[in-house]
Amino acid sequence: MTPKKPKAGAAEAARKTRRPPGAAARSRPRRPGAATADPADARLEALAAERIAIEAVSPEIDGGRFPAKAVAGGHLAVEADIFGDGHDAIDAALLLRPAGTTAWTEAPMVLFDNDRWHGSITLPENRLYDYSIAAWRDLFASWRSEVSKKYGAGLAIGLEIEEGCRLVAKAAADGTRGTAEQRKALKRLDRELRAGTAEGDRFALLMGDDAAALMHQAGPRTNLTRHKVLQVFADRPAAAFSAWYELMPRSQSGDAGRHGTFDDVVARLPYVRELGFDVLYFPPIHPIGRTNRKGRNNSLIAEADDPGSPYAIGAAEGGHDAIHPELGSLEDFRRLVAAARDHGLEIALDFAIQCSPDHPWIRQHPEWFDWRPDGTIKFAENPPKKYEDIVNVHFYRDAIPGLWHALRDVVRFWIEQGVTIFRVDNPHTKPFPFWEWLIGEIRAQHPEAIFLAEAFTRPKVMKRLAKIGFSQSYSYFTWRNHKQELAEYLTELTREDCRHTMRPNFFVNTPDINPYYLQHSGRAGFRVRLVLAATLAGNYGIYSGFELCEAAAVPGKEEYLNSEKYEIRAWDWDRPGNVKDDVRLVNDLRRRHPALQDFTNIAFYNAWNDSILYYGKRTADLSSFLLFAVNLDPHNAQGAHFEVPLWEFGLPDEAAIEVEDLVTGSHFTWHGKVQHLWLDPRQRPYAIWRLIPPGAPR
Ligand SMILES: O=P(O)(O)O[C@H]1O[C@H](CO)[C@@H](O[C@H]2O[C@H](CO)[C@@H](O)[C@H](O)[C@H]2O)[C@H](O)[C@H]1O
Repeated sequence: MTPKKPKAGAAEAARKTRRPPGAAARSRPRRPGAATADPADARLEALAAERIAIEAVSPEIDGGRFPAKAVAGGHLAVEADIFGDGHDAIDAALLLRPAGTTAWTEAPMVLFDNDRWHGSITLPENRLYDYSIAAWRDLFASWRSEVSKKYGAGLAIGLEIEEGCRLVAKAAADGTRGTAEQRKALKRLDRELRAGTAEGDRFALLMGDDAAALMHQAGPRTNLTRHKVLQVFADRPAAAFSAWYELMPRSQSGDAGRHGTFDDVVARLPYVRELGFDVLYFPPIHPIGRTNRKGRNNSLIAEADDPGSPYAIGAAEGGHDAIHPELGSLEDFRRLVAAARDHGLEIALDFAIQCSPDHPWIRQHPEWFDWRPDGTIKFAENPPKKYEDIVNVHFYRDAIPGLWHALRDVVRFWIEQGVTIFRVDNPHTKPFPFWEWLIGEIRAQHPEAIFLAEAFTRPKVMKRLAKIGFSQSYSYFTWRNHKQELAEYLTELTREDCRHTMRPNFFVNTPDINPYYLQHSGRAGFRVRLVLAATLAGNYGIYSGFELCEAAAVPGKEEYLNSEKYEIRAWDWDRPGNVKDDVRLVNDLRRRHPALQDFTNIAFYNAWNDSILYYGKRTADLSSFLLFAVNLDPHNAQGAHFEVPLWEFGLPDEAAIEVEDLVTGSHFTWHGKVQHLWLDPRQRPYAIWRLIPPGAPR
């Protein structure tokens, strides 16, 4: 076959493009993203555009399967490794939008070290948000950096200036980014550059701050790369920072022979508030079953006047949406909720799904329960504990959707009565999909709802419950008493893989847990555990009686003797030897010092004594910086040399720093990094100091 003769003019065209005469003319380069005939070419083009890597994004929970947690009014801080090939300048932005909407708000990300970038953006509302990262090659920034180096080295930069002008011209022509105003200004700049003939004038314009700002705002984003869309749920602040007080409403009459009422609880509100708590939590307030009712001290035989365990929910009087008749009416309950609000307290209720054998649902919906071949229902247990007075529902088979809807409606019902905080009993014995669905359904209408998971179970199960939506989690704190185990546990909870999903609520005791440490520590131990709980975690709680140093136990067990779970008690709320002053102090400090309103900002410092836990909490800007030293040995005085973290303020080891003792109110100065402390449990087993940064007001 004879080769075709090149057309006239083709040789000239080939010369201009340095193409050998006769070689086929290449088709005009296509715009990226323009349709290609061959799908393989389209794939290649797409691949070729991926010049930016966005990796190791944090937070990104299980590859984006679950939303991260944050607080409305606070910030979402995101980090990622972002880099490209070669030396071009890279830029990146953090993107945010309310979930279900399309327009993104942007915040700049900045490089801080080793290709690691950081960005932060405010989460204005209590709701679910989408977030992502965009990154791109910034050709104009690259050009400026390169040309200024050449200029500095005295090299000729005529061609470079022309290249810079072309970048601006392209940006002005593109006109897809920035505001109308910025696009107009970019066109003006382009015109000025075209009009200017003097190299120096054009260079000055290109290197000016205005050009840099305009190109940043309205210039093109080359090789723009987007990370996948992730989600974050911004809770209301109480999800991350709250002090809980738990009491049994029926024990509030002051007379063990009289069942307490909601009005008795109203009378106790000033006491709870004066101690500085913000959440008042009640175990179940519903009618209690009679079948297999438990007697005092968990006995399997109840006397006629035994009130039974409040967790045995449901009787002839009603189930999960009914109120125990001796506590009062629904109207009385609403009055209590309103009165609590007037005292600055929020009521939290228990959401315990189990039913007593007398619960109306068993008759109305037998398909929601697990029947055995002999026609009986299996009793509940949380091995090794046995709960002979309750049965669990069955979540599958014919229970979908009826039971799921009924349980959701129970939560909705209590929300209608003004309650939006729920402590959920034993969530780990119910299916994960159920909780994810229920919490999602409730939050869609009530983003203010807070769910505390009472799941004392395997660590990974606890973490999964947090990931699927529980706002707070009971923790192992109750059993961590030694220096090393406390430090290790806090380190685990604040690690990257946990801090964005699980918010621990450090309860010092519960109606189910009378910790061995407290049984044997005397008053000093109560002060120790209180200070640890209130200062290590954002959320903490006490079960009433703790402030009175109540420790009487069922021998050999972590159970309270004569537990209120099975009988009505009357208490002397001014019992001598109480720790109410310590409770008031820590709750007041928590309110006044922002460093105490987070739990991820903890650092353990050196105090050379294994009985002294020494740690600090601070805000990012160091304006609130507190130090805590706690003698974990409730029986013996302990002393230690310890390090004042002067380095956190950029101070040398021999510097002086002003200190406020937050217990006594005194002010003094520490000279040098190593100091000495002495903590006698008979006087006070803890010290709390505020470091005053140099130059800051006292
Ligand atoms: O199983 P957990 O240790 O997580 O404890 C929680 O759930 C228990 C079952 O609801 C509950 O136990 C109490 O109520 C039971 C039912 O009435 C009763 O049989 C138990 O004796 C009683 O302790 C526990 O209080 C709750 O925190």
